[in-house]
Formats: sequence, structure tokens, C-alpha cells
Amino acid sequence: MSRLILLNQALRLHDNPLLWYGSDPGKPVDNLRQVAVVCLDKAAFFAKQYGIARASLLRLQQHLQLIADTKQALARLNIGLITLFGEPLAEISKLARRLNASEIIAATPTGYRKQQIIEALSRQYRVATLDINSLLGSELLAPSLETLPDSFSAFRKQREPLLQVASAVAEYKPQPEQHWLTPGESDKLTENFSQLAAFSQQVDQPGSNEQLALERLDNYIWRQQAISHYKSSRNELNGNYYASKFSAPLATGCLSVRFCWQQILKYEQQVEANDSTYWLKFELLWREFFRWQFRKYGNAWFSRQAIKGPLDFSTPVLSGRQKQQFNNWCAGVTGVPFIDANMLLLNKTGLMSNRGRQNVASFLIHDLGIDWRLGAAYFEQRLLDYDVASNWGNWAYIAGSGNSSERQFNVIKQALSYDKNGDFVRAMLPELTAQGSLVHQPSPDITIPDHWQSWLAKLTNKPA
Ligand SMILES: Cc1cc2nc3c(=O)[nH]c(=O)nc-3n(C[C@H](O)[C@H](O)[C@H](O)COP(=O)(O)OP(=O)(O)OC[C@H]3O[C@@H](n4cnc5c(N)ncnc54)[C@H](O)[C@@H]3O)c2cc1C
Repeated sequence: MSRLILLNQALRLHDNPLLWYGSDPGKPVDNLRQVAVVCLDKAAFFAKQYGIARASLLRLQQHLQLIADTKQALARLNIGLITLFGEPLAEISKLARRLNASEIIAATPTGYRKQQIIEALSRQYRVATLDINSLLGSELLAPSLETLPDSFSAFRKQREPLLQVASAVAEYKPQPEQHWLTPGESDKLTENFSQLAAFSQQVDQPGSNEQLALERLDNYIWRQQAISHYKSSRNELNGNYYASKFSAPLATGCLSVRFCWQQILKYEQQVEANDSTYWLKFELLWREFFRWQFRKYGNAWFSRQAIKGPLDFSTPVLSGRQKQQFNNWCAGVTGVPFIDANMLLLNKTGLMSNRGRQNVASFLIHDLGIDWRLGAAYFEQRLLDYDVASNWGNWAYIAGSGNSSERQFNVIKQALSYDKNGDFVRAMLPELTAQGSLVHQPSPDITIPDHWQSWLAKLTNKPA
């Protein structure tokens, strides 16, 4: 008999209670064979939604590297990792039958599809889920979904005073009472995965490797102490230390959010506690908020009016002109330099600042009048930090279909506030040579929204 330890969203050795499962000192030894498994969901990486591919090659490569590196790290502990590829329910069930599994242990899911898979597995096997990627993941802290507030402020006011995040567990070391399937035994059970070899390529990003993720955290918090100026730099558009860049490793699960939180507390105790250290925790609470909102509303988040209207999963409809505008937006050739520079950054690196994301989303939804779900689907494809709740939740938020009334940004005003001299735009679009903020002048071919006019008058070629 065996126990499958499903390491999806949990490919790490630090703070990983899934690996420690079955080693509780108080519990009798059960002699189940522990089997580490990860399943790459074919649909999540190879299917399309609204005609848009679900994942870029870069995002797939990031994930494949994370799996390969974790496999190596586990092999050093003489633990095998079975790598599955295909439809998760079918693949995991097949493996469970083959290994005569009596139970499956997994991270508590957030998104609807993963919830459905775990529910379906629960109908066939004893399944235990541990909420290892949430700050409020312990039984004592978990909010009730019935009384979960739908506004972030109310959520923060309710949960922040209670926030005693559970301690991260120690880095995993095999325990004598755990009997793991070895690397040699596991490799024999890996069938479909080899067909992905053609896509593998080294991607040195914090989301692609636990070690890189922990190095990023160490650099950002301890070596550079960039956390001390987070609040004043977080709205910048590009660069290495303006913000934490924890999002990709948090999204792929190779960095523990509880570990991050505790490192911030430690910094506050040992170095300084200021507005910036508080603000980084505040932003992590936004992540938390969307996670619980997704658990509360399930697939309503993919409906046209998300949690605000009747369920409508019909495909977004675009006029011929809007189709062209959407394609231009994706390619970063709208003719609005501030939008294009941000989209080119996304297309090139798989990341974009929070300020950039808010602006390109607002532009697509409110200035071009395009269904927000198309923007969310394109972000899903490109973002290396793609996280179902943070992505679809933020898009719905800006559209006014989520946890706020609609948020419209004035792109020219924003460009003048956050790229005063146009340096970011010129770096991304070197063909634009206008001096100072004049570089933000939109192309003459586009229709200028009325609300931009007074801000366009403020563009000047003088450096600020
Ligand atoms: C339209 C849109 C789509 C987005 N899609 C995603 C996504 O798919 N994945 C994702 O992780 N974030 C998403 N965000 C939130 C935010 O933009 C990114 O988390 C942030 O830019 C990542 O950079 P960072 O790690 O340097 O963030 P920091 O500014 O250093 O923040 C620290 C952490 O707090 C969390 N966080 C910060 N802002 C938010 C926010 N608004 N919502 C939720 N969590 C937040 C992230 O985990 C982040 O790593 C989106 C925002 C918008 C407006």
C-alpha cells in the first residue's frame, strides 16, 4: 500500500509539510510507501481559451525546469519524483491504482479547476489537503467562506489583527519512519513526461528553482535591504530592486509565503520596521484576499461579470475593429507609448510591474471597451508569475466586476507621474526619440479619449 504525495504547487524542500506527512512523532508508524508525484496539467499549458494559448513557451520552460530541479534535489535525498503529464485526474488515478494507493496528500487548491480535480480524487481515495501556500492556512486562522468579506479593506480589518502566521516547518530531511519510493523505482513509472523534453531549456528565474527563489529573497531583504524603501519604489516600472519579485516563485510554489512573512518579521525585529516593511506585508495580504475569494466564488470568476452578475461563460465578442485593437494591445503596438512599452516588457520578460499591469488593463477595458476576460487570458499566457486568483481577481477588480467599483486610469496622467522624463518608454521603444515627456505623445493614428486631452497639454520636452 502506498501514499501519494502530490507536489503540484509544492515543489520545494523548505517549509513543506507535505513531505513531512507520515512522520508525526505522536502518530503510529503506518508503513505506507510514500510516493512523491507531480503532474503537469496538459490543458493548463497546451489548451486555448477564447482562441488564446494558455501558456507561453517561457512559462512552460520555467515549470519544466522547476520540476527537473526539484527532482534532482529529491534524488539527493534518495527520494524519487514521478513526473506525470496529461489530464491530472486520469493520470493520478491511473498511478494510484497501479501503486495500490490508499491515500493522496496535496496542497489545498485555490483555482476552480484544481478544486474540481481534488474533489474528484476525493470521491475515489482518501484525500488530505494541507493549505501550505496561504498565510491563513492553518485551521485556527482560516476564515469561514460564508462570512468572508468581499472588500479588501473589510478583509484586512477582520484578519490583520489575528494574523499570527504559522511557523514555517524545517527544511525537509528524510525520516526513518518514512519509506520513499527511490529515484530508480520512480523513473520506471514516468511514462508521458519524456515527450516534453523538446521544450526544456534553462530559465534562470526565481520561479524556476527553489534555490534561486531563496537567493532572491535573501538578496532583496537582507543583502540589499531593498525592503526598507519598498513603499516609495514599488510603483516604478522596471529594475531589479524596486519591488520584491517574489510573485513568480510564490505562484509556482517554490517559495513559501509563510517563510517570506517570517523573514519580513525577522527583518523588522533585527533591522528596522517602517512603512515599507509593513507595506510588503500589506501586499501579501492582497494575494491572500484573492485566494480566499476564489475559494468562495469558484468558477464565477471566469464569468463575464465575474462575481457581480448572472453567470455567463460565453466567449467574448469583438467587432472587427476591436479584434485589431486587441491584437495591437497584445503585440505592444497600440500607438500609446506608455501602454506599448509595458506590453513589450511583458512579451520579452514574462513580467510587468504592478503599475504597468493596472494601466494596460484599464486601457484595454475602459479605453478600448474590450471584454476584460481577453486581457486576463493573454496575461495568463505570458506571465511567469501567473496565479489564477491574483490574475483573474485583479482583472475583474479593474473591470468593476470583482471586489470594487470599476477602476479607470488616465494613461497619460499615469505616464507623467511614473515615467516623468519618458526614460522607461525610450528604453523599451528606442525608435521613439522625442525628448523628455514628449515621448508619451500617442501616435496621430489613434482616437484620443476626451479625458486625456488636458494631460496631453502638459507634455513638454523639458526634463522634469
Ligand atoms: C491586471 C493584473 C494582473 C495581475 N496578475 C497577477 C498574477 O497573475 N500573479 C501575481 O502574483 N500577481 C498578479 N498581479 C498583482 C501584482 O501586479 C503582482 O503580484 C506584482 O506586480 C508582482 O511583483 P512583485 O513580486 O515584485 O510584487 P511586490 O510589489 O513586491 O509585492 C509583494 C507580493 O505581494 C503580492 N501582491 C502584490 N500586489 C498584489 C496584487 N495587486 N494582487 C495580489 N497580490 C499582490 C504578490 O505575491 C507579490 O509578490 C496582477 C495585477 C494586475 C493589476
